[in-house]
Amino acid sequence: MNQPPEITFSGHFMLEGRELFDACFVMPSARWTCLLGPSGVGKSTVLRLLLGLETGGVFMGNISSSDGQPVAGRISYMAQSDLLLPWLSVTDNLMIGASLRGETGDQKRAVTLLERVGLGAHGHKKPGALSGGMRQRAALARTLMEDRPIVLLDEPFSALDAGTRADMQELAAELLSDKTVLLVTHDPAEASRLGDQILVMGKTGMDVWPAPQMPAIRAVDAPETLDCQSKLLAHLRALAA
Ligand SMILES: Nc1ncnc2c1ncn2[C@@H]1O[C@H](COP(=O)(O)OP(=O)(O)OP(=O)(O)O)[C@@H](O)[C@H]1O
Repeated sequence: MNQPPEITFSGHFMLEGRELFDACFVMPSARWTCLLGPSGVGKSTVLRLLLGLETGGVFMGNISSSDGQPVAGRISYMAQSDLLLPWLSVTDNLMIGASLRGETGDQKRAVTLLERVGLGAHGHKKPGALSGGMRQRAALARTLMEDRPIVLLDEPFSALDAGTRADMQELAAELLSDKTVLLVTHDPAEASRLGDQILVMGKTGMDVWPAPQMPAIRAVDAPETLDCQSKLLAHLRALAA
């Protein structure tokens, strides 16, 4: 596959007549950027701006890619809500992208992905028959189905138990290693494991937080992971105070 683009985001966002954020950052090609910050600071809005979706506010700035091609339109996106279609089976939900494009979906890949997220026995069920964590894994599998160069993930592991969360982080790291990824998370442990770059968004702007020196994905109990996690947590608590 071709090298995915580097994305540059720069500008400020106005909501109801006041500035919500002023942010400038680069998402390096084929790397994971993790974005953290207090609730309501505008993290999901950044994703919606990258996607070219309605935000309810006004953005003044520029979003560009290193290959000069438009950013919106070549993104695979996992929203906070799972957005599974309740009338389709889980397998058909994974195939929805291909179906909407009028393509024959890759059923074999859908089955493999469902197995990888631990839902191999549940593909025939409707989303309503799944638990919250199972639905989130189905949504993750649907996101992984789309072979797009840019991937935006909005708290994709938030509903998972601790063990499954670690498993899914490892699966996503493996399957998205050749994509330009932006992950929004509230979990400093997750950012410390997965982030090649860690960004912290606060009321005064966006800062780069030092990620552990060792390459991602990092062991949960590596001293570098734990050190980054504890310092990042302290920083986030101070920001929210
Ligand atoms: N469609 C919309 N119309 C108007 N205001 C909106 C809209 N979507 C979000 N907002 C507001 O924009 C602000 C930023 O919301 P956003 O969801 O980007 O924050 P966030 O940092 O992702 O929060 P959280 O961590 O709680 O998910 C909030 O004040 C929110 O109420």
